[in-house]
Amino acid sequence: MRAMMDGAPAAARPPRDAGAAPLLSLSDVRMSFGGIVAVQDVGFDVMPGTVHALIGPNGAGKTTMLNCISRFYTPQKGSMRLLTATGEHDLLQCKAHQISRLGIARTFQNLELFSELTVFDNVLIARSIAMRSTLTEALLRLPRQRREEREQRERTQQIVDGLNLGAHAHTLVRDLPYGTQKLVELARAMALEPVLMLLDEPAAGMNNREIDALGDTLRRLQAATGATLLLIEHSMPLVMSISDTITVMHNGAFLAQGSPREIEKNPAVVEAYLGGGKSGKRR
Ligand SMILES: Nc1ncnc2c1ncn2[C@@H]1O[C@H](COP(=O)(O)OP(=O)(O)OP(=O)(O)O)[C@@H](O)[C@H]1O
Repeated sequence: MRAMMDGAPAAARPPRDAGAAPLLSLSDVRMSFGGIVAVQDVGFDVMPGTVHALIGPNGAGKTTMLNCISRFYTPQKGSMRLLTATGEHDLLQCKAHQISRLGIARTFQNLELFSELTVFDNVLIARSIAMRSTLTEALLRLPRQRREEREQRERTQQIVDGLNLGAHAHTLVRDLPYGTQKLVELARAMALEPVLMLLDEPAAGMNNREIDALGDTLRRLQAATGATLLLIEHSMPLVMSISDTITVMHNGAFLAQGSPREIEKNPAVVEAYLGGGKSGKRR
């Protein structure tokens, strides 16, 4: 990293946009495992309604950062705040199971789907979290519960169709190609109608044609729902084509932030990728 080699420390975080309030504001987040500091005092803002990529060579700390935001992990230090229509929320005060109620959904590097269920049922189950009927109403199948069930099924169909999964709606997930299963995971996350979607390598395992289609889908979904997307991704063509902002991490630290054009030309970023992440994984 040039800044470090020149003796000047890398900036701890990018300058804040004075004109707008961030949806997600991270400051000085530190997460270590025993002696390994996976995330070293990292901070950046994610602006509402944007596609924001978090990139960096292998071992940079990206997934750990996502796991802190979704509260799988509790960082030893730092602050993480979410500003939504319902107010400002301190994510450190939330448990993992409360995160989805704040409007944060996430997908995983490895698929977390019910492979023995259909595409439609996978999305419907995620959707059921939003159903508000009480257990008594559900058991008695009161009118409100029946109406809600019909609405949830209609909404599920819209989400499935919106991801071009209509033809597979009643196919078991296990019978679908991997790339299509990744879209089902996206559909499950969309079913929560999140304000913030955390996507961990959505293009992993996809071929170039599927990656192109995924880029179009993510952009279309973002525009249609207004949701903010924060994604970790190694496919540079995808990152460069869909991101409004890119944050780069390297060896657990914040390295740079900017538009795709700025990041592409940033010498410290080029060097981090060429000069060696821990495994030099570059796609
Ligand atoms: N649960 C854990 N226990 C111990 N060390 C961990 C744990 N999770 C991550 N690490 C270490 O923290 C560092 C950052 O890992 P992390 O998975 O966050 O990187 P990453 O940027 O997501 O990498 P990749 O692109 O390969 O997924 C690595 O050195 C990793 O070995």
